[in-house]
Amino acid sequence: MSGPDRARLGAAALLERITQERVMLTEATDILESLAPQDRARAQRLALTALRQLPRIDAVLARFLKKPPPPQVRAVIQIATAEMLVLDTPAHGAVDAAVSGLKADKRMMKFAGLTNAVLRKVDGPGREVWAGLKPPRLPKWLRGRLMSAYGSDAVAAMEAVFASEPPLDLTPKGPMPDMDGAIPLPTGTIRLPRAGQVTALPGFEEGAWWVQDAAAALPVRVLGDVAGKHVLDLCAAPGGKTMQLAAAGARVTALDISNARLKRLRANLERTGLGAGIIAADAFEWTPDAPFDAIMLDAPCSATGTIRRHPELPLVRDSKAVAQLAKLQAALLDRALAWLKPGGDLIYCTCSLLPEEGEAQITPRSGITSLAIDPIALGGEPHWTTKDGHLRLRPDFWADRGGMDGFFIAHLRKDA
Ligand SMILES: C[S@@+](CC[C@H](N)C(=O)[O-])C[C@H]1O[C@@H](n2cnc3c(N)ncnc32)[C@H](O)[C@@H]1O
Repeated sequence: MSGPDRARLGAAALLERITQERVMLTEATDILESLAPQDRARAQRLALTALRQLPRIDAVLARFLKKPPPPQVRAVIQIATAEMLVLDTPAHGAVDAAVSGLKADKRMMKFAGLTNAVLRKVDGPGREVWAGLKPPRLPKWLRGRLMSAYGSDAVAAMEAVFASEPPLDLTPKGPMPDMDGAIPLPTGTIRLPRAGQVTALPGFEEGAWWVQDAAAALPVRVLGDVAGKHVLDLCAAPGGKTMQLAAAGARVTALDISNARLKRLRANLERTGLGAGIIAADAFEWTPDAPFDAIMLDAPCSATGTIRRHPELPLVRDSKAVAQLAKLQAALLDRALAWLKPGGDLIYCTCSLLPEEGEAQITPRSGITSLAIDPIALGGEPHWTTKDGHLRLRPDFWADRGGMDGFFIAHLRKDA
């Protein structure tokens, strides 16, 4: 890729690919491979900013675009609009970059004039249109289910959180290096209000911490003291919970079906200097030699709790996979419970907001007790528990601090 501002052009290319091919950002970032790490981080941030507000951006553009331009041009305009209206970037910088980026591409240069005219209008009357629009709504299939589960006020609060840039959450391995603006949360997470380039933060090279949302860090903490215990991290990659368990002194066996994701787990363990036995296998084709003291089951799910970090998810996914995922979760849970020692603990969790992937999975089973989780002991709030004593974390919890991912967490114990 060539052009005057590689990060901006990279952001537009990324946005175009995600919206045209309906792929998740992680499946599209190879497009940024030729960029320097700093430009890559900026391109991703710009694309994510546009994705979080895309329906609102498109509503503004609809006023000024008589007919749809080619996808590449549209993406350049969407990125510049996000810069001006969301990030408050001075208009001349955003508009000049968009226009000169198109001029540098022979096939697209004829759209430079149109782009300039549209973006000038966005910066003028577009600002009033923008101010009158609410945060984007979730797609109907998801909105309906969340309305039934949590009510309209909660859904509106979640949509407001999904529209804003989330903070960067870090789980410390031990003492944390000094970081500008770092805020320790009562649950143990260190929160940075703005992400930036993760690999450039103090302590990255030394493996002093890893990136993990505040909600995602709680399932391991529910297990309590795991020092010396043999713990199976089933569905382990990319290893956030494996690292927490290993750092807490557990003997960890980390299993996952995906070699690509296990590669990231290995790199994470290497960077942090933590150890775990790694098994690449399908949980349905593998059986352990001996039962475990504890099992962490962070099951594959719709990931609907992570929309503020993955704003492309509502665009890319639909309801079709949910029933299949719920079946898979139930089968994994049954299988994992059989691998526990008497008296052993299992944590079942998913980063889903849908009750069928959370609350509905915890059905009465003979020989298994469901334990009530105390959110206060974890540094949390009383209303984080359900009537059955499970944790139901929502993106709009701690909204004034930047929110958290949606998560469901249950603590089960095999009778001794
Ligand atoms: C929610 S992610 C796990 C995240 C991880 N626990 C962490 O904290 O970093 C779910 C994982 O389940 C894995 N998975 C899906 N089906 C599986 C199966 N049949 N056997 C083993 N792992 C599976 C996926 O490859 C994926 O890495």
